Amino acid sequence: MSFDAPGAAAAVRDLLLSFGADPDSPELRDTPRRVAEFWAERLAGTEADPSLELVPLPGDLASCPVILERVPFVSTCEHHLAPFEGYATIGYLPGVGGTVGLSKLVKVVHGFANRLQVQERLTHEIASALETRLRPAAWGVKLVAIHTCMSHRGARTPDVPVTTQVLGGAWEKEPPGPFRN
Ligand SMILES: Nc1nc2c(ncn2[C@@H]2O[C@H](COP(=O)(O)OP(=O)(O)OP(=O)(O)O)[C@@H](O)[C@H]2O)c(=O)[nH]1
Ligand SMILES: [Zn+2]
Repeated sequence: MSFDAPGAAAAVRDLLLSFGADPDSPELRDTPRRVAEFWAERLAGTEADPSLELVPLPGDLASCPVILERVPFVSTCEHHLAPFEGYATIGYLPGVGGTVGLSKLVKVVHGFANRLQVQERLTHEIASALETRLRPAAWGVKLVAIHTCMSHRGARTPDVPVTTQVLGGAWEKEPPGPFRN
């Protein structure tokens, strides 16, 4: 299944009607198109394979652990279609698969975040991409996020950060500092 922009716009039009709003009013006329474009962007990682970003850099790079902290991300809770957003810590100790450019790690986080998600699956998908593409000696992914489905409705708990973490290889038993906090 691929993203159907006209179908999404038609569905938003129906949604507005179900709200008792007039989708043909000057104020709302462009809203179905805008919302369809919004979701196209937010779900762009659904059909893509974000792990393909992880192509090793050529050459003999001096190898050491690499950890990026406070990488911002926004994703979408599949239960309520509500955003959850926060920060990722992502790192690895290079192994047989070599070293990647730093920006590729950020793109992997964003790629998997651009799907309908739960935070646990998002964490595992990012970790699996590191594991399978880089065959690292160690790897780790930690996400800390606020879920608007809990802050804006329902439980109405605005300040509850949710932490999820997956560690692999040598870091499973001995995680480095950023994965211990
Ligand atoms: N484990 C997990 N749960 C999530 C995530 N995002 C949202 N949820 C939860 O998914 C659950 C869906 O529960 P339901 O009882 O089916 O839906 P609901 O009646 O709208 O639930 P409330 O939010 O409790 O009002 C809620 O408890 C959400 O807090 C996530 O990333 N991981
Ligand atoms: Zn939710």
